[in-house]
Amino acid sequence: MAICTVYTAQSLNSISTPPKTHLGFSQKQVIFYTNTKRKPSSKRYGTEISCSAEKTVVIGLAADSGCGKSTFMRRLTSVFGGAAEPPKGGNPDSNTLISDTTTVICLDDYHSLDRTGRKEKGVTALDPRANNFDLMYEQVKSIKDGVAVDKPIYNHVSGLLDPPELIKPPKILVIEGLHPMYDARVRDLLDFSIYLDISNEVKFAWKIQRDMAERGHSLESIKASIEARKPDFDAYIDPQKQYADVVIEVLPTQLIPDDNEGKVLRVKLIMKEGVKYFNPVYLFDEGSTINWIPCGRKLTCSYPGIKFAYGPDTYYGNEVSVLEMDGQFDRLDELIYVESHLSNISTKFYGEITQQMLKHSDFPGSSNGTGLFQTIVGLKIRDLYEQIVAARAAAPVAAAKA
Ligand SMILES: Nc1ncnc2c1ncn2[C@@H]1O[C@H](COP(=O)(O)OP(=O)(O)OP(=O)(O)O)[C@@H](O)[C@H]1O
Ligand SMILES: O=C(CO)[C@H](O)[C@H](O)COP(=O)(O)O
Repeated sequence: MAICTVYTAQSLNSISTPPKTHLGFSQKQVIFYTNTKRKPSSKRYGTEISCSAEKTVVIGLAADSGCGKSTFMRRLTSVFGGAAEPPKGGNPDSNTLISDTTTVICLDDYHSLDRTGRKEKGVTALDPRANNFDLMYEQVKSIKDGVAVDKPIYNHVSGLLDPPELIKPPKILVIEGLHPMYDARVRDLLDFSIYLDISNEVKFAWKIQRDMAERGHSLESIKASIEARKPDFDAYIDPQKQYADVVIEVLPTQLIPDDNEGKVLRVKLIMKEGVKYFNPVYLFDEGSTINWIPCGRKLTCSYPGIKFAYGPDTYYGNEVSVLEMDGQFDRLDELIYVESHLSNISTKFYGEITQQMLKHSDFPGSSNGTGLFQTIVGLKIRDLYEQIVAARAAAPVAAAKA
């Protein structure tokens, strides 16, 4: 059974500014009995309302700005096949990406204060007071329940809140941004959560690379913007990693003493134990502690080489398994050698990780642990989704037998 909320008072087309909350509309709840397997939908006052019987699987991806969320999303959607694109015919500045299976929404769209509003109130976008968590919760819940929503858009070009866009329930909804795990109500809606933990040194190097080269910012302004965000980052963003099912931690290398170039990276994949539908990846032998230097006959390594490590640990009081890679690959096709020593990777055929990495060799991080672990997490999410769907399909049968 699905409960669909239908908005009846106002046409979407007549709204020139986004509704502050759903309360701008009059709502009525319609209960659809979905054992008929029909997908009910209706059109009211020019606003398409759709309601699906299938529950959407919701994934949360948290990270600070410029920490590789978009790159990760491109790797994830590629695992499911089909390109992810902004909604057709919609706002050209939409932050949403839609593919056959996934819809990725950016939580910046729930900023309650626009750029001027934040400046006037002296708050950053990371401050919860600049974000509408009630609306975020209501809308993510609606989508999870199979109900389309009119989601606001934060326009990064103008710094304004644009009129909303319709988001229909996909098979997989990814909510990415600063706060997917900040609000307990939103957190509880997540079927799986990921935190990209980029150390300050590395974040700085990436920001300089992008904001100086692509956005014309000066070194001083980049430094100032990182410093200005830091207190709120520490207070509101960083603590979310304790809730994540998987953390990808990116640190400077330990292979080069006192390295300050930030080109060679040490990356950790921290995987929580005991998460439903998720079995952590392991190297050689599950639960053992392993150190492995794969360089030699089957893997070409130039200075400073490559080191893998694997073993159990605790993270914020939780039992975890940690897989670590320090260094970078010279030849991506040789990654198959490393892949063949990893287990629980949820591939559908031998060499799928290597194939994905080769396919996107132009993405940032393809020669190191960031690309490798993002690809692995993408495959684990596909596996999690398939297990959830299979469990739901089996549930009525089990209930009928009981
Ligand atoms: N794994 C990586 N290795 C090296 N550089 C990277 C990596 N991931 C991201 N970067 C750098 O960081 C920049 C930002 O990456 P990306 O756009 O994926 O981040 P984002 O979190 O989506 O950013 P924003 O939220 O600001 O849009 C890239 O242009 C690139 O320079
Ligand atoms: O943290 C951010 C995105 O993750 C941005 O700083 C925030 O959304 C504000 O955007 P803009 O700088 O375009 O006004």
